[in-house]
Amino acid sequence: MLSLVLPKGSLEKATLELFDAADLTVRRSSDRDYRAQIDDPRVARVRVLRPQEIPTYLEQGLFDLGITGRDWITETASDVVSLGELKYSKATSNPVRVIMAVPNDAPWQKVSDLPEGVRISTEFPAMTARFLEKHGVKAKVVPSYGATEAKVPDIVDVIVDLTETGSSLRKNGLRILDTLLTSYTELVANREAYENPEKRAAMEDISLLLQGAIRARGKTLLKLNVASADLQAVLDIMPSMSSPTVTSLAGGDSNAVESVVAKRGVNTLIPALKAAGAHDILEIPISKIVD
Ligand SMILES: Nc1ncnc2c1ncn2[C@@H]1O[C@H](COP(=O)(O)OP(=O)(O)OP(=O)(O)O)[C@@H](O)[C@H]1O
Ligand SMILES: O=P(O)(O)OC[C@H]1O[C@H](OP(=O)(O)OP(=O)(O)O)[C@H](O)[C@@H]1O
Ligand SMILES: [Mg+2]
Repeated sequence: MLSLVLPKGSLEKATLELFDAADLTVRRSSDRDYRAQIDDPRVARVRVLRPQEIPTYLEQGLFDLGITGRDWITETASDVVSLGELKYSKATSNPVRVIMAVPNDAPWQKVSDLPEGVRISTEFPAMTARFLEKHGVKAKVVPSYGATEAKVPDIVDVIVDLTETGSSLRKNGLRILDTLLTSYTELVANREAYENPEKRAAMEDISLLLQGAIRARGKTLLKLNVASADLQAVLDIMPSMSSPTVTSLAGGDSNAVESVVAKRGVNTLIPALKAAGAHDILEIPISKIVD
């Protein structure tokens, strides 16, 4: 029923992994196959395209639903409906930032220090122009098609580029002067399609599955049994999302406890639970958490 557009490039691998975890596996014959399928009655067709173009195609109604970065929605000033942030980037679950950077030894400390005619390279010319205007800086903005960090200090003086882990900035001897935007990956829809009740319901279902899969990341389910005498000691060290479920076991002075906990720390938690009196401890992977 829905036509879907997914990003090729930086977000491609992480997006396909997320759809897999959400039980919406994207089927393609190869990574050069830009027309894909999802075995789900709510999804009629899937296309894989550059994230820069996705907001415009969604605004024009060429697709109903898509995934792209907030950076490209802002840059293209597209009129689309956001169904929410999906907290993943190329390498981490952190957002990326669109930043203005200069060489470490440049004399400028803030944007308004930049002199008239300063040369700026960026893949985000519209966002950069708006930002410079706000700060009253008259610059020469040169469009970049990538490898932007490599252009300072000889080709340009300043860059406006994305940073996620900061490693590209460090490797190129650059420091951040200011942040233009913090950008998450987002699930976005065509406005008209979103107003259609059936399509909207299908979009909300897909959103729920994707968010459920993201929420489950790094979480695991622990189940254990414990004698009533040791119950409090176990509960004292058992972390949980709300509070652990405690059920008394039939025919004895014993209890079953279960709790969703962070995967990180489970290696010290399980022995500690055992030492506090827990037994029959199970660790069970979780694929989705839906509120
Ligand atoms: N570490 C990252 N670097 C760049 N873009 C990222 C990163 N993490 C997430 N993104 C998002 O991915 C989108 C950019 O994807 P794009 O296809 O341009 O990737 P790319 O790596 O820049 O491609 P190319 O290698 O051809 O330049 C943007 O919306 C951006 O916010
Ligand atoms: O902070 P980091 O984790 O280092 O990530 C940010 C870098 O990744 C992107 O480059 P990309 O791979 O898109 O190459 P490009 O500059 O040629 O587009 C972006 O333009 C930065 O250069
Ligand atoms: Mg790039």
